[in-house]
Amino acid sequence: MTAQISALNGTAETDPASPVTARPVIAKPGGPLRGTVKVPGDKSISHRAVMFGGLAVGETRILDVLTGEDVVRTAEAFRALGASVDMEADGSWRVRGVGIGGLTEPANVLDMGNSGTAARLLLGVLAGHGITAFLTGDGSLRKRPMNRVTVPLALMGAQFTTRSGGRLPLAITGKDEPVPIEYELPVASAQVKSAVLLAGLAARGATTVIEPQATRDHTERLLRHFGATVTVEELETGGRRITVTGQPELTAPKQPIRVPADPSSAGFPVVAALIAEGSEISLPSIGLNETRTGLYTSLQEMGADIVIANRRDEGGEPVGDFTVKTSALKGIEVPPERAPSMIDEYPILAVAAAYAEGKTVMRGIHELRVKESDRLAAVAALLRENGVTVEDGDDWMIVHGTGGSNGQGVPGGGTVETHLDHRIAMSALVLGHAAQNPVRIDDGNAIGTSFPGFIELMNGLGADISTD
Ligand SMILES: O=C(O)C1=C[C@@H](OP(=O)(O)O)[C@@H](O)[C@H](O)C1
Ligand SMILES: C=C(OP(=O)(O)O)C(=O)O
Repeated sequence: MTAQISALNGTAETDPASPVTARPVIAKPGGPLRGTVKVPGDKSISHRAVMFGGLAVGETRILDVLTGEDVVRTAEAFRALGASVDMEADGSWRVRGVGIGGLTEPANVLDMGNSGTAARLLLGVLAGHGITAFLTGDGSLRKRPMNRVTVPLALMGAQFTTRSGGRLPLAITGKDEPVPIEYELPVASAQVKSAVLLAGLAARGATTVIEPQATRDHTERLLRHFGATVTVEELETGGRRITVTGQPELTAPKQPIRVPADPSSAGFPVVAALIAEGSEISLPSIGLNETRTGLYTSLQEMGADIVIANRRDEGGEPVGDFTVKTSALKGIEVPPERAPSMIDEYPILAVAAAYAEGKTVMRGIHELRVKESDRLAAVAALLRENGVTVEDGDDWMIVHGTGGSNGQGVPGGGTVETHLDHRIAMSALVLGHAAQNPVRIDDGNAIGTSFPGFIELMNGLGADISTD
């Protein structure tokens, strides 16, 4: 763990006084992709497994944890707060928790790197501890809004001093016994929902979150797995009302938690195979939680040949094995209510749309503007830079498909600005694999936040991606 973290210190652009050297990467047009690949563990579930392990009594063992930098930041923060997190020789992680309310004041600033999930969920945890902590992040995270969590957590009694606009760095002083609240989310956000529920763990009584649209429910599932009482009521509006009973005894599960492969990360090789002529790839054990699978529903509506077999349950989450073959895609209209189930997948869907016949319309995607970059602007720029026609507005984007795969459709030849955003970086490289000309990205460092080994995995399937 320690070795891994010091290696990561070389890639995080956190300290403006010593910026990390950019690593340009190029994807050259390539042939068919073939083979079977193991996609890294789910980022959302990995963060939560480490955090809940850190809050539980006993030792939690976690298998197939994502070792991307985002999750390492969560692990580092929990160590600084008194839990122990160790990586074993076999790759599994062991977390020894301190019990709810048992975290202790960190001696230094907690650096959450590039990770919105790490920062926002941790603020929820800290709101339930009567200690003071200081949080910061990299150049991307310091631009992202934290007031979406500080507002409800302040209602529960936590105190904050933030930079202007509610941004990091910030100081939080929590409460040993926060006030239980009922909170209706102003935006569909699993991070905000989770922050309030995690603060609610320390409260006396019931804390309720009402979400207008269902968002990823890994917090609810995994908290139950650790012994908490969480009730979920489906609302007629399509939303949910979620209640956690405070001050449970969180207990480390007897069996190890196996983290499914990340359906968001899988999107990159899947789309690459769909658009590169003559491809056929297999991806085992991909997470199929219905709050996460909007990309695959959309791709199948576009005509994608994605077969999902052997559906089963692993560690409280549904998974299945994917087989993907090159497909002639057609443009679709993505229903806005699907957005929460594919919120991180619009960049790679836009790449698929660039190779489809006809236009793909995406609406209700304003949230893309507050991710690691302004993804709506970054995706539009990525495609235009490579000869694809895009229209965009405040919360919508229309991609005019070129209708051609295998070097027929997208001209390519551009250099894409990634803005410290892993998903923009990987989307651009996938676009380049099937384009007429190479596609460059200005910096590939961010890829390691969610998908360590992405370039090697793609090259193992037959791509030609290298440092430029
Ligand atoms: O809760 C989570 O693990 C996440 C929630 C989503 O963010 P929002 O809650 O901001 O939509 C998503 O974009 C992020 O990658 C992971
Ligand atoms: C938005 C993302 O993550 P986070 O909010 O955790 O930085 C993402 O992984 O696409």
